[in-house]
Amino acid sequence: MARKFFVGGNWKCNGTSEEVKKIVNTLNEAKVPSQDVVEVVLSPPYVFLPLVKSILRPDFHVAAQNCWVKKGGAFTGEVSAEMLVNLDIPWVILGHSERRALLNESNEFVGDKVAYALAQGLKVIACVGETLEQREAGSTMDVVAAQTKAIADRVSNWSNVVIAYEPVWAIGTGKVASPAQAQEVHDELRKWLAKNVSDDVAATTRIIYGGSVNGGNCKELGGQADVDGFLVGGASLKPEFIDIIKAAEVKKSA
Ligand SMILES: O=C[C@H](O)COP(=O)(O)O
Repeated sequence: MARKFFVGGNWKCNGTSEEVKKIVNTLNEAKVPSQDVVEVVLSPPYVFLPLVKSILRPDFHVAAQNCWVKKGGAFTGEVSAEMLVNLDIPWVILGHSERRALLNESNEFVGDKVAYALAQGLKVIACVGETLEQREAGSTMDVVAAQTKAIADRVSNWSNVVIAYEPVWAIGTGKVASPAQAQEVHDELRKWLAKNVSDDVAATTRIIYGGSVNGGNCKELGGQADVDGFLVGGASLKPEFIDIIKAAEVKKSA
């Protein structure tokens, strides 16, 4: 089964309601490949999710940038998976490196979150990736495998999981991984899934790349055999996000 190209736009903690409307209007007017070719998911900050969902074209979908690890209750400041389901928000990003680093989210905590969100019926973009120090120490695959194992230990059905490989050193830095560097880790990660989960999960799970993706580098990155799309930060706030969505065509013609 072919893996449908996936393009996520992670707006992080950016935007005003006016800016959000402007970005959505630009995307709504864009001519992009059909939903049969590319799945597009936008992830605005929580407070803008209902607004974005209400004005966004129907072939694009929305994601939250996080959710709580278990059922809601006395957890001030958190938003539960149940609330996202209640508002018909289909996707959630979990384990982003900014949360792992700044909010001390451990592999196990992220694994628990992924399992809980999936059990509530959400689809999950699960982020993994190494720091520069870890890459230079030659431990990229150990780090990525440990992050993925914490998910695999808790999840049996992978059909609603997309893995985002995001080398921390490439996020927001303009230092994009080379297509060969991205392909190498995606290939290793797919082999890890084959060995530790199943051949079927390895063959069908989308592994997308994130880290300084832009309109100029997206085609070459997207052309790599095991790169099934992108999780885009900065460039998802700009009109060039449309070019990144169109990079899905490289797979169609491959
Ligand atoms: O979730 C997205 C990633 O953190 C990539 O961000 P960036 O495209 O701004 O480097």
